[in-house]
Amino acid sequence: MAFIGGGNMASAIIGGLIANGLPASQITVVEPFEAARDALKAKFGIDALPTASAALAGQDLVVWAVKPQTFKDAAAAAAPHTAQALHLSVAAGITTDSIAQWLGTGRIVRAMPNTPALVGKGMTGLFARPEVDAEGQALIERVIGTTGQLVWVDGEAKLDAVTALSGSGPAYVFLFLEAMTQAGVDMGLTAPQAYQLAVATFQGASELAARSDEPASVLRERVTSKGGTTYAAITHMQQAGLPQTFIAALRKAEARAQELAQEFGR
Ligand SMILES: NC(=O)c1ccc[n+]([C@@H]2O[C@H](COP(=O)([O-])OP(=O)(O)OC[C@H]3O[C@@H](n4cnc5c(N)ncnc54)[C@H](O)[C@@H]3O)[C@@H](O)[C@H]2O)c1
Ligand code: PRO
Repeated sequence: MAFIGGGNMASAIIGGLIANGLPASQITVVEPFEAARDALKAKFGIDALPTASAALAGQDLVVWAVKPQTFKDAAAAAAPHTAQALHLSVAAGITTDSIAQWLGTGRIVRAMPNTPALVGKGMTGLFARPEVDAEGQALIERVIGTTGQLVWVDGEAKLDAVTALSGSGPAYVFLFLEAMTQAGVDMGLTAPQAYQLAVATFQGASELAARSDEPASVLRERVTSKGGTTYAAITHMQQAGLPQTFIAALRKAEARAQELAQEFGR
């Protein structure tokens, strides 16, 4: 298989594949930037190519891990060598119609992963065009499955929702971690203590939710004694409109994903 683009997302997927037994020698990477090629060599022992070439011919799967802004140019360089392959794109916002036009094939799966893929805890949304058969979908599941969980969506537009929720989502969690840490420091804890408390709380609460049959609202109510400390905090958040603001923020991310398709998908 081949990767076009050897940055963060490509490294997360390559790391998962190698950890699951795929020899690095079976992975071809096209990466124009020397520093990124050096990093791939140091981390995985992969000698990435600076430009697309005939080395891409004969690959079963080509993973597109370039920025939306550079996809079209990268596609123009690689397309002459990759017509036979199944294609997997992780680029935010770029539609499979655009990709099909640029590559001259409709055998495309679009994915929206997230950065916890770097530690095998990723969450990826997937959409397959009708041209992708069950065997192709199974191959994609094997590849993405090495980075964490996955979910197929039945309409491509839903990937914009996945982008807004789990694709961008780690940044929302990190923002909360920053705020909780600051609050801890303001209340007299050391920064490392406050950060540890915040990270462990997210980890623990997420694990509890994942293992529970009960909805998050019930788990929340169980922490919230009437007239107690949690009640004071949650009431303040609700009165300040935090849930509505949060929901509106995700709609902004969804709208931006739609705009990206317009800006860079032509
Ligand atoms: N980082 C995230 O949280 C995240 C999550 C989901 C999806 N994505 C998507 O993944 C894609 C890659 O993001 P990333 O964070 O890995 O970015 P990145 O900048 O780390 O990696 C992109 C790589 O592509 C290389 N590149 C540039 N031009 C190229 C070309 N013509 N041919 C081949 N390679 C080229 C760059 O040198 C760079 O190393 C983006 O489209 C992004 O929307 C990112
Ligand atoms: N990072 C990319 C962005 O912010 C896509 C989801 C996460 O556009």
